[in-house]
Amino acid sequence: MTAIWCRVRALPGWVFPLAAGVVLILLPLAGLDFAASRQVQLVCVLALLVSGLNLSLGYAGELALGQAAMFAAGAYTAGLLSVSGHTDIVLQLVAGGVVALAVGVVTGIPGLRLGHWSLALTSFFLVLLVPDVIAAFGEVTGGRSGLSGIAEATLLGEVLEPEALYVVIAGVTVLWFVVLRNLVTSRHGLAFRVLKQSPVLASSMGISVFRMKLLAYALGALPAGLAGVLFTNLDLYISPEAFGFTLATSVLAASILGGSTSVYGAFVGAAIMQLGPNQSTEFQQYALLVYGAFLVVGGVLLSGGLARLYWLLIARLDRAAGLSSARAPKPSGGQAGDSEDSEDSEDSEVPALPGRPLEVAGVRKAFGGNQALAGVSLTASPGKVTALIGPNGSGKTTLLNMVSGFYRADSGHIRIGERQVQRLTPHRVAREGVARTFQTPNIPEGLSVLEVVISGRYAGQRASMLSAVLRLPRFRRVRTADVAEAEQALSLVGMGQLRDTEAVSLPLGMRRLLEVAKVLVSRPGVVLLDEVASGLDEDEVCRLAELIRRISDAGAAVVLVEHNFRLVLDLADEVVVLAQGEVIASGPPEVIENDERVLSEYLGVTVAEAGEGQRG
Ligand SMILES: Nc1ncnc2c1ncn2[C@@H]1O[C@H](COP(=O)(O)OP(=O)(O)OP(=O)(O)O)[C@@H](O)[C@H]1O
Repeated sequence: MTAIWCRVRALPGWVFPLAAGVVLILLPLAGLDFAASRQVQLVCVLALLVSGLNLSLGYAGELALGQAAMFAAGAYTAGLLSVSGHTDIVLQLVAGGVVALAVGVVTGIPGLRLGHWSLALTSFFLVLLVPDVIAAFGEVTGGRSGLSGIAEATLLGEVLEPEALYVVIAGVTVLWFVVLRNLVTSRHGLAFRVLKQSPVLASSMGISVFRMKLLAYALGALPAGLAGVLFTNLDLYISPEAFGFTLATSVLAASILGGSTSVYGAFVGAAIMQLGPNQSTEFQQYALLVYGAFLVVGGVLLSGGLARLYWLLIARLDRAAGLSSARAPKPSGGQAGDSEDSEDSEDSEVPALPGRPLEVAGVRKAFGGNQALAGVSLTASPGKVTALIGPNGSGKTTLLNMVSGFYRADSGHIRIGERQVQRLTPHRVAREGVARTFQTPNIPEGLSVLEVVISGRYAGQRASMLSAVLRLPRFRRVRTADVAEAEQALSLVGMGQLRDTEAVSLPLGMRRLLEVAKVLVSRPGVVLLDEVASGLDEDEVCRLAELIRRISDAGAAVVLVEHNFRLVLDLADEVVVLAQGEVIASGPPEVIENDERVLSEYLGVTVAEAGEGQRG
C-alpha cells in the first residue's frame, strides 16, 4: 500500500487533473442521458464562474461579487449575436469574453481606486443593477420576459448537435482550468499570494497593488463571460432573473465550499452546489437564506474549504508512508523548483549589485502635532554601510518608510541616483532599485522558503502572463533562473537545506535572514535593513554581519537601522544618529563612539563610563 502511494506521489501533479479533464470530455461515451448531460454542462458553467471569483478572492484577496454581471454580459452578447444571425460559437466566445473583460475593467477601476471594501460594494451594487439594466434596454434584450429566438450554435457553418455542444462546453472548461493552473503555479501566482496577504510587502517588492488586483478581477471576468456564452447556447433562452443576487451568492458559496485558494476546488464546489441544493425546486425558494447561513457557518468552520481537507488528508497519507510533507506540492498544485537541495556554502559569491547613492535632504514629516522628522539629511553611498541609530521613537523607521515611498515627506528631497523619489509610490521606488526588510519580518503564509526568496525576483525579471499560461520558452528560462538565484541566495544565508520548509514556521532569526536573501535576489541598488539583528543569536548575528558586509562590497548602498551598538561600530562605514527627529551626530564609528551627546542621549552613559565598559 505504502509503495503504491509513493508511486502515486512520484507522478507529476498535473497528471490527475488532466486525466479528470479527459474523462469529463469523454463522459457522454459512458451513455449519459439528456438530463445528466445537462447537469454536467451546468456544473461546467458554474465552475467557470466560481474559478473567476477564486482568482480575485482567493488569490488577489479582493472580495468581488461581479461574476454574475460578467456572466450576464457574456450571455447577452451571445444571445444578441445569435438573434442577429451570428451563431458561430467561436465568434460568440471571443466576443462574450471581450465584453465581460471590458465590464471587469470598467467596474474594477473605480472600485479598486477607492480601496478598502469599495470593490466588494461596487460589485455588489453592479449585481443588484443587472436585472434592471437588462430590463431598461428591453427593446434589444427582451426585457423582463427574456430574450428568445436564439438559434442553435454553429461551428464552421455546421449546427452543433447536443453531443458536440457538450464537447465544446466541457472542452472550454478544461482549457480554462489548464490556463488557471498554469497561471497560479507561475511566479504571477506567487505574486498574487504575496499581494493577498500583505499589500505593503508586495508593493515594497515592486508589485503594483492596484494593477495586480485589477488584473485578477478583470481576468476573473473572462471565464464568467465564457460561461455566459455557453449557458445561452445550452438553454437557447435567457432572462434577467438568471443573473441576479441569488446567482452571485451561490457562486460565493461554491467558492468558499471548494476552497477559494484552490484551482480545482472551484469545480468541486460548483459540482456540489449544482448537483445538490440547486436541483431542488423547494430549495430555490429558500436559496438566499441557505446560502447566507452556509457562508456564515461554512466560512468559520471550513476555513480553506474542501481543498484544505484534501491537502490535510494527503499530508496524513504522506506521513503514514514516510514521505516528507515538506516536499509535497503546495495547495495551488505547483512545485517551486525541481532541483535538488543545495549545499550551504559560505563561499558563495554575492553577485555584483547595481549600487546607487541615496540622498536625503532636509526631510520633514509630522503626524498631527508629532514632528517625527524635523529636517533630516543623510547620504548613503554605494559600497558602504550607513548605520542609522537613535533612541526609540527618534524617527528611524519613519525615515525608511519615507525612502521606500510608504510615507510622503512634508518637505525636503529624497534622491536615488539622479532620480527624485519622494513623490513615487512604493512599488515605483522599489523599481528604482530600493529593497528593504521590515522591523517585524513580513513573511506570507503558505509559501516555502524557496518561494519566498523567488518572490523577491518578481519585479526585476519579467515573464509575461501569456508566456506563463502557455509555458513558453521565456517562462521556462525565467523560472530556471528564479530557482537557481534563490538557491544561491539561500546558501549564502546558510539556509539551503530549508528550501522546502514552510517559511512562516521558521524561528525569528531565520525569518530575518530569509528576508535578507529575498532582498538580495532582487539585485538592489539600495538596501534598507530595519533592525535585522534583533532576535538573532550570536552565531546568526555573525553570519548576518558577514552577509551585510558582502552585500555592500558587492556594490549596494546599505542603510542599517540597528540597536545593536557593537554591531553598528563593527560594520558601519558611516553612522548617523537621530534623536527626536533630528540628526545629532554623524561620522565614522570611531568618532561616534566617543561623541558625548550620542553617548548620553542614546546610551545614557558618559565618555568615561563608555571607555570603562569597553575596557571591561
Ligand atoms: N503612522 C504613524 N502615525 C502616527 N505617528 C507615527 C506613525 N509612525 C511613526 N509615528 C511616530 O513617529 C515617531 C517616530 O517613530 P519611529 O517608529 O520612526 O521611531 P524609531 O526610531 O523607528 O523607533 P523604534 O526604534 O522604537 O523603532 C514616534 O513618535 C511615532 O509614534
